[in-house]
Amino acid sequence: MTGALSGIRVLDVATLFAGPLAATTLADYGAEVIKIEHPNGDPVRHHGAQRDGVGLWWKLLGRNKKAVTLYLGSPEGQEIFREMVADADVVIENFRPGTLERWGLGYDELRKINPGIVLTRVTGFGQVGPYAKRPGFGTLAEAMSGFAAITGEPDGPPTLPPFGLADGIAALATAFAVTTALRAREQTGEGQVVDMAIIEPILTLLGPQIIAYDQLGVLQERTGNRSSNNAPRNTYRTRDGNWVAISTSAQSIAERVMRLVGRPEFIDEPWFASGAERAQHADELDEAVGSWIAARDRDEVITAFEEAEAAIAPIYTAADIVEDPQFQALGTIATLSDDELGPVRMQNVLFRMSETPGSINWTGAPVGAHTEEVLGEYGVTPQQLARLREQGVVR
Ligand SMILES: CC(C)(COP(=O)(O)OP(=O)(O)OC[C@H]1O[C@@H](n2cnc3c(N)ncnc32)[C@H](O)[C@@H]1OP(=O)(O)O)[C@@H](O)C(=O)NCCC(=O)NCCSC(=O)C(=O)O
Repeated sequence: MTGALSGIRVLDVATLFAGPLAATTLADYGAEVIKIEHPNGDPVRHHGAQRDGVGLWWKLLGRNKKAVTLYLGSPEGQEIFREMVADADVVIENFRPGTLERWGLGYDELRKINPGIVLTRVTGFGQVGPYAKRPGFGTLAEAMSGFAAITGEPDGPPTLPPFGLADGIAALATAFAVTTALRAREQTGEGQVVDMAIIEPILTLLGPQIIAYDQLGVLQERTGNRSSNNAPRNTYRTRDGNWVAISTSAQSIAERVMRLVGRPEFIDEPWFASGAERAQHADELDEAVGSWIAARDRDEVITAFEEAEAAIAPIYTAADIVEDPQFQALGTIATLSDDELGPVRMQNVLFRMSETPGSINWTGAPVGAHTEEVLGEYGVTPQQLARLREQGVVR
């Protein structure tokens, strides 16, 4: 492995999305990630689209990871796990609080084996508090963080995102938490526990809502695709049936948009001078911009906005993304070779580093593909492995 995190060994014993995606991100930048699954495999392997019985999401989430099975509910599995912890740097887990402890694998046990271990605990609600033991999903975090309350049409229900938004945000935050804890370890020589509650990172991204409530007593309301901070800001349909999105958070951009759509008189209105006041005139502004866009095809609209230096984006699907020249220039989509599927395209590493770039060395491997290799490194002989297989401890 090469990359900024090479030499860091991570045991990813988490399931589904939030914990595992954090580990994927670390693996993309060179960490050695050993994915430890229940012998039945991580349920994520059966989530979403499958091709010929092969889970496609796993190809992405499992990339760069060594796929090992180990049943931690058994004394044999716990013993092997302890040996793995001895020379690991990081454990990422997402069991409910108390589960690792039930297996004799809580932090007090692990630090005795390896004082430098960073035990990263991803849960719905955190390690303490009245909800700590509840099972958690990103959906619940989208509900409790305030996201759903402000998402949707004003006269419609609170709205959930159709993908794992809170999980994804928590995953990226977890990757940052791990690297922060590793930096701390350089200073102190000690590991620590990282307590990541999925309800929190999404709240961090929800902006000034808490301070606005604290200081002004105001609660943000649902505004559909509009914003209470600027207008025009919405999605608009083009003549050829495509959609575009516009935002005018900067005053300069708002003025350029109105000149472009042939309505410069709006700029002279006293209320046009602030985004919040423009938002109160969203009906008029949306009508002006929407009718101009509706009379033109998408490409013409985008080109005109580009020439006017006004901000716009087409509303894309995956089919558009893979063809787009900007994403192509950035290398956002990687084409990889997968043993089960042949060539596959997926999102590339998260960001570009000039000197220590990340890389995708392999895509998600079948359940237990690296069990023999990895457990062999910990002294498990082929005979012992056969016995563990019979006992259902590995697969
Ligand atoms: C995902 C959960 C709701 C699942 O809850 P439970 O089924 O009650 O499991 P527990 O946490 O108590 O963990 C014990 C179970 O872990 C499973 N398990 C998994 N891997 C192993 C290995 N390697 N060995 C042994 N057991 C394992 C096994 O089925 C255990 O059940 P037994 O055999 O019975 O002991 C919970 O783990 C949780 O709240 N996690 C934190 C939040 C989180 O990460 N949620 C998922 C994000 S995805 C998401 O948000 C979304 O899909 O939407």
